[in-house]
Amino acid sequence: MSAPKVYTWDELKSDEAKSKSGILMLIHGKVYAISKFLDEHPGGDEVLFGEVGRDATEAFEDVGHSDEAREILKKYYVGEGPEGTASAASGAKAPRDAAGGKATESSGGFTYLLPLAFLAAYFAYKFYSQQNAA
Ligand code: HEM
Repeated sequence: MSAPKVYTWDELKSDEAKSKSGILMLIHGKVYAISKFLDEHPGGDEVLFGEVGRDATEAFEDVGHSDEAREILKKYYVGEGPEGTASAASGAKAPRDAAGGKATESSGGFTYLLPLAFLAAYFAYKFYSQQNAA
């Protein structure tokens, strides 16, 4: 098995990549030659041409493509994207999600604990005042 071709940005932005017969798409750090798929795309060929020469990962994910769409993609795989695009694509969302997740978790945890703390304090007070009364 030979190593996959690694595409450069120049190749992805070339006139060839923008042409109907040579259109290239960069998604999740991988390059797909999708000329044969242009006419079949349920979302139309215009949106596909609009993503040539840039990282189409976000556009592709924003649509919420089905597993079937991802399966179709595999058929058109021709090589790897420019260095860094695979991690950049996944890394772009990860830090934001991680920070967002943490923020809601900590503030959510705090607001959840506060009434519980009051409740515990109330029962502790009740328990001790009852003991004193007896
Ligand atoms: C070569 C990569 C792509 C493949 C294989 C693909 C495949 C598909 C498939 C199979 C569907 C039908 C619904 C589904 O199964 O999810 C679909 C719908 C759609 N796609 Fe893509 N797609 C690709 C790239 C893109 C990109 C880059 C965009 C946006 C810039 C896009 C925009 C859309 C839209 C808007 C629909 C919804 C069409 C409708 O329901 O009216 N697609 N695509």
